[in-house]
This record gives sequence, structure tokens and C-alpha cells, in this order.
Amino acid sequence: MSPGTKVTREVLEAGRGRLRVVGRAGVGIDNVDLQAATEAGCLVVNAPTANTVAAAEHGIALLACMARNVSQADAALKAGKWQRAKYVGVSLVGKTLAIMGFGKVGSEVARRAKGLGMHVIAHDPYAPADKARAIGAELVSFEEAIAKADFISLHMPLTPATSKVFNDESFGKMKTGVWIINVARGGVIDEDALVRALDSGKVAQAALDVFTVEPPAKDSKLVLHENVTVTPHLGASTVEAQEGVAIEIAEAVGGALRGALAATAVNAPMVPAEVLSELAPYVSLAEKLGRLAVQLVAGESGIKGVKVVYTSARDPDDLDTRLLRAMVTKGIVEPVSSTFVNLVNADYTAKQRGMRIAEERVSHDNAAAEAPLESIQVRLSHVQSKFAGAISDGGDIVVVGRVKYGVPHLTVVGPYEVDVSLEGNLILCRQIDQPGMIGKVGNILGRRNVNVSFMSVGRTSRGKQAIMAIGVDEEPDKKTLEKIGAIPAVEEFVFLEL
Ligand SMILES: NC(=O)C1=CN([C@@H]2O[C@H](COP(=O)(O)OP(=O)(O)OC[C@H]3O[C@@H](n4cnc5c(N)ncnc54)[C@H](O)[C@@H]3O)[C@@H](O)[C@H]2O)C=CC1
Ligand SMILES: O=C(O)C(=O)COP(=O)(O)O
Repeated sequence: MSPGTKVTREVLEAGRGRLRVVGRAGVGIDNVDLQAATEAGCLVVNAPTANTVAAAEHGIALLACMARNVSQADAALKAGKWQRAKYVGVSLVGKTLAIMGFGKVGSEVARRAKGLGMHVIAHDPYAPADKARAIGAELVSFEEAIAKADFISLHMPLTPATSKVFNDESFGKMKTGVWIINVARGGVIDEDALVRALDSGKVAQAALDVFTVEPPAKDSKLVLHENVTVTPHLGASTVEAQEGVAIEIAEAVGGALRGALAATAVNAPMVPAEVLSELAPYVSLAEKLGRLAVQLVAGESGIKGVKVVYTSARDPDDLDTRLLRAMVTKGIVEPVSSTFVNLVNADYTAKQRGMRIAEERVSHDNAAAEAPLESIQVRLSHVQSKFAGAISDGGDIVVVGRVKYGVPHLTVVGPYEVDVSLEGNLILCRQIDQPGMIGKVGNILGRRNVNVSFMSVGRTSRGKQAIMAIGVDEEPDKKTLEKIGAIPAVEEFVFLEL
């Protein structure tokens, strides 16, 4: 999808439940109603990196072109006018360039401008100062940037906060004869104010690739202004960038449709790719624990409080749990919700259902541990359970799991320690600890051709209460489950789908 295509609330609502992914073959997603997409559970992915260099190169091209009056002189010469005196330009070396928005494109423009011998300053409230320093650019306030610059290049996204930030007031604070370049979004400039600033000479020239309305009106004063150089949104239009963007977005959409976690998702918790691959088995564990916990709930009290406890040897700053929290939420909400729930709208849906998700981190004293997490605990507070064995001392449903050899395992149910791989389905069975129980249950399942994948017994103490956690590949029929329930020592059992 190109920026000319608008994905509005109406479009998203018409596709609700069926439209799963919107792919933006570029960076700017100001043409997608993100809130409506999130509500509809529709993932929005973009291709954020493949056109960065193209946009930066276009910014530099416009800068150089404008400083030397290339487009005006070209038009004049083609009209038969040889005007060497009229088109004396200005030099770039030693001039101060202010980069507004020091993200991917802005920083690449900075690198190139340094190569041209310019003094580079930048304004970006969210950019790390050391990244700017490494490129040789100094981060300054908005006021300082616009006041000190000879050239101002715009590289911020269009958001409510950046809409028309370049207006009469800000032009008023700039040096007289400043030069403006915009390859970001037209809407960050109040175009009428820019025309006024050009007319008064406050702004010497502007070079614009983007406009508030695209294409702009044929009689646009701005476009027709003699001190304005324009291109029709060509920032990303290089052969290399178009090919790169096409591949990037195809991979993102394909991955998202297969259920892979999209690193370029715009409306889902954003997690860097290296973190994503490290967390992948924990992501699955988090969702499965959520699923197990919710299937253990009984009664009408509803789930109000959910607590997720991460035990980790890592420094809290090194453990980004947003994705895990979203997956626990998804696991809890999905089996009990009629709406299509995914990573995108999991938090939103939980909130709509009045479900609060609290998180806690417990440090695990094992400095040698390489795994990001020791365990994840999911606790549903003050709910009734259809399996009393899942209730811990505090009256909460508690399940704990960990990743072993890359596979999620259930390791605690209520007060019982078990160890069962979370694949296939699960039967939990509570009984009085005594010999022969595994054989009895195993026999019933075996006779019905239900393959047991894993089995584990946990007990409070010898001869007291114990639970069996049995992983099964197939879903046993009702009769088989009843037979298990009818074993005299069995006090309760529950079948859980993973
Ligand atoms: N003309 C064209 O064809 C192209 C245009 N673009 C546009 O360029 C812009 C930048 O793209 P990228 O660098 O890839 O995005 P980016 O997300 O990497 O960088 C944007 C930067 O702007 C900063 N920012 C946000 N609010 C700000 C504010 N109020 N003041 C100053 N900085 C602020 C962010 O912290 C971020 O560092 C976007 O608007 C994008 O749509 C990108 C590619 C091609
Ligand atoms: O990536 C962006 O934000 C762009 O503006 C590029 O737009 P395009 O994909 O060339 O229509």
C-alpha cells in the first residue's frame, strides 16, 4: 500500500475479523487509522528501513540543488535565458544544518552533511544523545535548532504533536534567509505560513518533496513560488529502495499471516529483532500459561486481577516484558472471548473487559544463567477454580512454567511441583498419593488410543494430596475422562486444551 491509499476506520470495520494485516510498503503510517486497526485486531506492519538511504539521499539532493538554484536555472536556460548573475548560489561548507527528527533518515542525512563539511545540530526529544554524538551531531532544543540553523531539514513523523510545528511563530524565530528542506511529511509545515515567510524573505528558499495534500492543487502558491524547488514525493523512489521495500513488506505480511511475530509491527509491542528471537520460546510459554490459567477458572466472579511474575537473573533494564505480558493477556482472553484476539489488541481487549494485568520481577540469584528468564508465574487473584488443586495458599489460581531445551514446560500448579511439557493437551488429576495411580490412568488412556506424551506427579508430602499432570496428544472423549474420574482415589480432574 502506498501513502495515497487511506485505510480508514470504515475500511477496517468492514473487514473486521477477516482483515488480519495491513502492510505499508514504506515508513509513514499516517494514512492508517491505527486505533481502529488495533480495535479490530488487525496488525499493521511497515517497511521501515529499506527506503531510509533513498530518502536521505533525496534530502541531500534537494539541499544541494536548492543552494545552487539548479531547478530555477535549468528552467530558465530551457526557456532561452542565460542568467549567470541571477543564479549565484550559496556554499554548504561551514554552514549550520539543523536536522529536525534524528531517526533513521535524519541520522543518515546528518552523516552525509558532515561529509559536505557542514556543522550539524539536531532536535529530537526521543533520540539517544550518544547516537548523535557518534555521528558528530549535537542534540539541541527545538528553539535552539531553528534559531541557529542556516539550513533546516525536516525528518520527523507527522503526529498530532508535529502537525504544523513550522508555522508563523517558528518561522519568526529563524535566521532571516534560512533554507528549508522537507522530505518527511507536508503536514509538519503550515504551508500558508511558509508562503508568507518566502514572500517576506524570512525563508530564502524551500525544497519540498511532500505536501499537506498530495498531489497539491495545480495553482498552489507554494508549488509555483519561484523560490521553491519541488518533487512529487520521490524520496523513496529509487530502483533499489522500491525493490528493498517490496521484499521487506512481503516478508512482514507473509510472516504475520503465518502467525510469526512481526518485528516491524506498528501497533503491537515493538521489540527489537534480537530480543524477539531470544524471547520466542518464552512468548509461547507466556501464552500457554495464560491459556491454562483461564481454563481453570470457574464461577461467575470474572477475572479481575492478573499478576505475571518473571523470575530472572537479568538486570530489569535488560528484560523487556511487554511482549510476554501481551501474550499472557492473549492466552487468558482468547479462550473466553468472542472477539478475535491477537497480539495487537490483547491489551486493549483486556482493558475493555476490566482486567488489570500487574507485573512483578523477581531477581534470581544465578549470575551464570544465560537464559533471559528462569520462570514465569501467572496468578489469577481471588477466583473460583474448577480444579481446587490449582489454588495456592493465598486463594489464587497459580501456574508457573519455564523453558527447558527450548520447550515450554509447566512446573507448578497451585502448591504442587510438576514437570510436563506444554505440547498437545493436558489432564490434571488430583488424588491421594498412593502406588499404582499412573498405571491406572495410563491404562484407561492407552485402551482408548490416547497417546501420553509426558507425565509428572507432584505431591505435598508422602501419602497426602498429589496431582498428576498428563500431556496427551489427542483429546480423550467424554467417556474416557469419566473413567479417570471414577477411579476411587481420584478426587478431581480437569482436561485443558493448550
Ligand atoms: N519522502 C519520502 O518519500 C519519505 C518520507 N519519509 C518520512 O520521513 C520521516 C522520517 O522517517 P524515518 O527516519 O524512517 O522515521 P524514524 O521513526 O526512524 O525517525 C523519526 C524521528 O522523529 C523523531 N520525532 C518524533 N517526534 C518528534 C518531534 N516532535 N520533534 C522532533 N523529532 C521527533 C523520533 O524520535 C524519531 O527519532 C517520516 O515522516 C517518514 O514518513 C520516509 C521515507 C521516505
Ligand atoms: O516511506 C515513506 O514514508 C514514504 O513517504 C515513501 O512513500 P512511497 O512508498 O514512495 O509512496
